[in-house]
Amino acid sequence: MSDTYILSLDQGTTSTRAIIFDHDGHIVGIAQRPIKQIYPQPGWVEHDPIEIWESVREVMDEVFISASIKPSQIAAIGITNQRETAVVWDKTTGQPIYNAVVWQSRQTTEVCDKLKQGGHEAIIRERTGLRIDPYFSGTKVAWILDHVDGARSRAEKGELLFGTIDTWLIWNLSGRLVHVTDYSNASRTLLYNIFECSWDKDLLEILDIPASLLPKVSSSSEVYGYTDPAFFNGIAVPIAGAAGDQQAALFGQQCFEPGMAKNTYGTGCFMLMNTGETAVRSNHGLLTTIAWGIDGNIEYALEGSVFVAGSAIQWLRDGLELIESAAETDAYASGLDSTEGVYVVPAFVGLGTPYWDSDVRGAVFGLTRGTGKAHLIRATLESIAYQTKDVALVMEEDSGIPISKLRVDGGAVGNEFLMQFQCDMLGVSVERPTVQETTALGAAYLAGLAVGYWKDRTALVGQAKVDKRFEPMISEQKRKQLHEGWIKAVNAAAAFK
Ligand SMILES: Nc1ncnc2c1ncn2[C@@H]1O[C@H](COP(=O)(O)OP(=O)(O)O)[C@@H](O)[C@H]1O
Ligand SMILES: O=P(O)(O)OC[C@H](O)CO
Repeated sequence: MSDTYILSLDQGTTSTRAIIFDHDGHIVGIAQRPIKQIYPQPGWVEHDPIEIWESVREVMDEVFISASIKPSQIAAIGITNQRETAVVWDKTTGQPIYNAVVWQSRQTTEVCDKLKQGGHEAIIRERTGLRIDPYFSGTKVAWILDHVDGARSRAEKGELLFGTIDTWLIWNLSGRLVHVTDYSNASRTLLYNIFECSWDKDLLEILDIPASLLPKVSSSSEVYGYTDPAFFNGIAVPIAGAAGDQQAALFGQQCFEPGMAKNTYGTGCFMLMNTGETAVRSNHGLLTTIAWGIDGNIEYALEGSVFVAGSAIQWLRDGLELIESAAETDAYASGLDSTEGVYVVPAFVGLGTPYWDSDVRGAVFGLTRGTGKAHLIRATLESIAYQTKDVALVMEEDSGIPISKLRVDGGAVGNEFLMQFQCDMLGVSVERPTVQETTALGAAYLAGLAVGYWKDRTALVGQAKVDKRFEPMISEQKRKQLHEGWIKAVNAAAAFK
């Protein structure tokens, strides 16, 4: 085992990463490429699927140089991906018929309104564990079929394929042979019955999506196929694991037992709690979703989805041009004692859990003549922690399990101010792992387990190491007072429509 490794491909919203892990779960090489964000209209977000695939090719080439190893030393590849983002392509030419419609995009609001008017909310919640919102893939596929000339008839003739990004990548990596997704990604489409574990005929009919478009749904940890030898100097490497990035992070954080939870701070923020073999239904806007399916056993999770987290920091950088890098926000925020009553509600694409309001937009409250750049920066960072607090409150209520400790990961967890403020807001320990690429690690674990690189989950336990544990430093009264201000701000933003 000492000279073999697992390659993980993490295709996220803002970048594509290839990371090589060794048998101890250590990173031995990493390569990263940014992904262009396309905003054709306000509220719409798209990606170029060809650019995504090319970025994967590039990082795969680079990572071997970074790690100084050869493709023949890769025991398996694991795939993890931004979820819900939908691609439809021609199965003969391999060309997408439209851009990838990204999870954040609101362009299917009208399709969703029609579904709601048609009274379909109950059946969708009942069978998918999700809700009617432009976030999920189903309405994006329907939208593409309705907006691209001739797409629907081509779909009916069986000429087109649909996939989330995992599917798109596996299809390309396998030399266009394997059209597959895993349970966790299927559970985000709005088309998959997470209780019966099958594509749902009624939902396909409601959204008018031909079944011929759909990939086969497989285990999150099994050999789906092999890479086209053209990509790795004639070597065919097993593609052996796949999971949506948030579920992969849950696995990478080793949240294997019911009640264990993690929060990932990337473009958005996603808190998932493992609920084991029980699919817990939510009364407060959490999603019931598949964590992973392995060897025929499905494990579920409760999820709170926050649409804007790190992307609010990108707005400070690229929109307002207040900072040059995301990392600078730490010093600005720590240099103040408080925001002096300023609240930023970064509802740029509406609000997810627990509000689920597509129409609300961003707002800033509490400005005075004394408000400066640092106050806005700090209030934006704090908004990430407040949104997470809102999710944690409903998660505890719906699961009946107190969150006694939160494991964190994702691009923004290097921000010490944010982590401490998060901890203060939750009033429980926040644990940041040594390997913060837990999403990629989770995909590597899933792939490695499938090929016997690791024997079973117990072989992974010793690998989870804590880099830093944050402990709460403010009083309950202060916590309550700050959070009440946030709730007022959210309600005021929601009233302004
Ligand atoms: N030090 C930091 N403080 C706050 N936010 C940060 C910091 N570093 C990165 N980010 C934010 O984290 C996000 C990138 O994290 P990543 O996990 O790579 O995201 P994704 O998988 O969604 O592409 C960006 O939105 C960026 O603004
Ligand atoms: O790309 P990320 O890490 O922001 O994750 C996006 C989520 O999977 C969307 O559901």
